[in-house]
Amino acid sequence: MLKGLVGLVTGSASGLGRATAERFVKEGGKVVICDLPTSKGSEFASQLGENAVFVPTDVTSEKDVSEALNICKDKFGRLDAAVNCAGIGVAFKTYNFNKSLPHKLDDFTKVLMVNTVGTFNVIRLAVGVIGQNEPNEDGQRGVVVNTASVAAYDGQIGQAAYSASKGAIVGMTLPIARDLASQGIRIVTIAPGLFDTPLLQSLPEKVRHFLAKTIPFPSRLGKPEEYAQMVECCIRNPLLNGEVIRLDGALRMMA
Ligand SMILES: CC(=O)CC(=O)SCCNC(=O)CCNC(=O)[C@H](O)C(C)(C)COP(=O)(O)OP(=O)(O)OC[C@H]1O[C@@H](n2cnc3c(N)ncnc32)[C@H](O)[C@@H]1OP(=O)(O)O
Ligand SMILES: NC(=O)C1=CN([C@@H]2O[C@H](COP(=O)(O)OP(=O)(O)OC[C@H]3O[C@@H](n4cnc5c(N)ncnc54)[C@H](O)[C@@H]3O)[C@@H](O)[C@H]2O)C=CC1
Repeated sequence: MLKGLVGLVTGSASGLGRATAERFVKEGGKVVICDLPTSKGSEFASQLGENAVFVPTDVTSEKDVSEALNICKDKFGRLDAAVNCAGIGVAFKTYNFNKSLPHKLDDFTKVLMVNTVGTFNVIRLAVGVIGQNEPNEDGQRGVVVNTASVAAYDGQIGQAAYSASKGAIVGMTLPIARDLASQGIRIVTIAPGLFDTPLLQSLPEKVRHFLAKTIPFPSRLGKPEEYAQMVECCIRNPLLNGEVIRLDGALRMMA
């Protein structure tokens, strides 16, 4: 149950974030949907009704994220959980020897900006609002949930930028848990395997098909609702903190 809780979910016009926002409302909570102005966030928020609001947000912008947090406070009065789902990927080799072409530095930087810097930007600003909550009987004020990827550990050919961006999210989890402990704010990172979302649908069919077959059990793509269920677990279990949880059916990606 997420009854009475207010969540802010980035990247929630699509895929894993969308399923998470849906779960918030279905389980009795309220949600701020943060996604790019070009996304379908507005339409989606209308479908969810009065317990959801869309704020056009680029997670890399201090101004946008601050505005989303202000709207969250004005409309719902508080923030209990910030969930980082916004993310992008590219697939380029470090050097394409057939074409004598190095990986574009702009592509590397862009992925790091959205996935790593964007995640940290949301965390650093959101915990200022979560920290204003009265602590519960356990001393807890709220929770942050991040989304890394199994590519943080077993990135494939072409995943240098994406894996680096997700490895950084894994790396920041424990120190941030330590930073926030005195305020009773927990942080947990989920490292998903392969989930059936528009992001994965953009992979070459060959890669997607091969990857799905390599998942030991269940040997299928994850459902976005299964990710949302894990977010709820992270929010509800008071002992989960400073940890990265693989959610992947025992997948270990091959080169
Ligand atoms: C989403 C999750 O979180 C979970 C996951 O991680 S799921 C796992 C995802 N796995 C992947 O994404 C695998 C990524 N890797 C790949 O798709 C491929 O290995 C690869 C595309 C990087 C290389 O494939 P390849 O068959 O060796 O081909 P290669 O000749 O090197 O390049 C293929 C294409 O990449 C592009 N490319 C390669 N290097 C490039 C560069 N430096 N700059 C721009 N484009 C480049 C080119 O457009 C090229 O296309 P064309 O052939 O049409 O010109
Ligand atoms: N689908 C999968 O198999 C896996 C996904 N992930 C991660 O899960 C997260 C969600 O991915 P999916 O739902 O699959 O992708 P998706 O592409 O369906 O959704 C991502 C959303 O993020 C938004 N977004 C992109 N850049 C943004 C920015 N600068 N500011 C705000 N929003 C932005 C997009 O508009 C989109 O709505 C990503 O971080 C991804 O790396 C990790 C492992 C596996």
